[in-house]
Amino acid sequence: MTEQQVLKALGNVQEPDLGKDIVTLDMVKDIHIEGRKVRFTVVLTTPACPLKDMIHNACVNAIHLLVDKEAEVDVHFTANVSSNRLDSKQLLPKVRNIIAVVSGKGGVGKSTVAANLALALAKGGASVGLMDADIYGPSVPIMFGVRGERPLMTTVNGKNMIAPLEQYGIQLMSIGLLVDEKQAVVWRGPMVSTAIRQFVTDVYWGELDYLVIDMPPGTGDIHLTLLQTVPVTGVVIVTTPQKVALADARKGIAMFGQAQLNVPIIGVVENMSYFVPAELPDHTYYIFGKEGGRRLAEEFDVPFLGQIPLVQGIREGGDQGVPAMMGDDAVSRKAFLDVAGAAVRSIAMRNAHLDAAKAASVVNA
Ligand SMILES: Nc1ncnc2c1ncn2[C@@H]1O[C@H](COP(=O)(O)OP(=O)(O)OP(=O)(O)O)[C@@H](O)[C@H]1O
Repeated sequence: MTEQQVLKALGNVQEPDLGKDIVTLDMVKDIHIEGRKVRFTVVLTTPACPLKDMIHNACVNAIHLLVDKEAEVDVHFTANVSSNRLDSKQLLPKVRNIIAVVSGKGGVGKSTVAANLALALAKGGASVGLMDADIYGPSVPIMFGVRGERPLMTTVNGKNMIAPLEQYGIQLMSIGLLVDEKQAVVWRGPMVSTAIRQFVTDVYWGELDYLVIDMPPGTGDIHLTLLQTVPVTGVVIVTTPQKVALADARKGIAMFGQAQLNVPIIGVVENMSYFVPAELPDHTYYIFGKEGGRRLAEEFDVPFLGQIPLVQGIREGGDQGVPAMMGDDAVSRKAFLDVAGAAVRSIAMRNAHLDAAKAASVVNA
């Protein structure tokens, strides 16, 4: 077996999202061959890649089919999280992707989705931060069981900065950790925008694969200012399948996607999609309507990232400082892991297409 044969075989393994093979995409590294044993590393675009198992099997099959049917194939995975924020030289240059989680309507579970999305990304091995910018109802301190704690100051290159708190393996910052919760509620738009900008400039986020921002509910001026200030990779829209929530989410997509802002839509998450009672596991109730989030995504031709069921434990976990991703309900955990997987695929695809567009503009220049 030679390195050339191995590369030729792996040239048949497709990265389905990016539509090219893993050799062309330069994802195969460090090939070691010893007799009938071959070991190599595949560099993914994210550690939370949901296609890992599929790519693993495709690599093993390709070697068995095209090189040596009895070869011992050892595939390692690492990740080099892609990044394609427009201003990567300015704010937060060491944060590869910024995901703003928004909702049109309040109370649809935006904070719950943001928190569990951040934890699900970290479960996959990514370094993750969660910025609670929901100034009027900061829920991160309660959801993460850190209410009343105060972040420490740190000095970075001679500048005093706020160090995020670490909980469940992710970096956290919330307005609720800095000011009295009752105080922020009376702030007006410009103060909120300034405070959120400070979350970006005065908090030492360090190096992160993903920074998830839990945005204030609604689609108002605060959001406009914020998305013009903070260089986000894109937005995740949370809605329930209910008509009133969908109508507000629709406004949100229209606003974020409008030409002036042109913020990419990573996708739509449908929360509280259905309820399955523990004592009647064969019954599914669509309390807020059925499939509304999926239809909304189709209407705007944006990715649908998945459905989160209505589960009592999700609410209880949030209230008790143990988010569902850290709890023991496998169904809830899987729902959030699937959503995170779909989100990172959507981001990786967007980054790859922007890379291609940039390369094309260099060639055409
Ligand atoms: N899938 C779910 N199953 C059960 N309860 C949920 C689910 N999602 C959210 N909740 C609960 O619904 C309530 C509202 O959720 P959350 O605070 O995340 O919403 P929000 O959209 O961020 O609200 P706000 O607009 O006030 O910021 C919380 O009590 C939360 O625990």
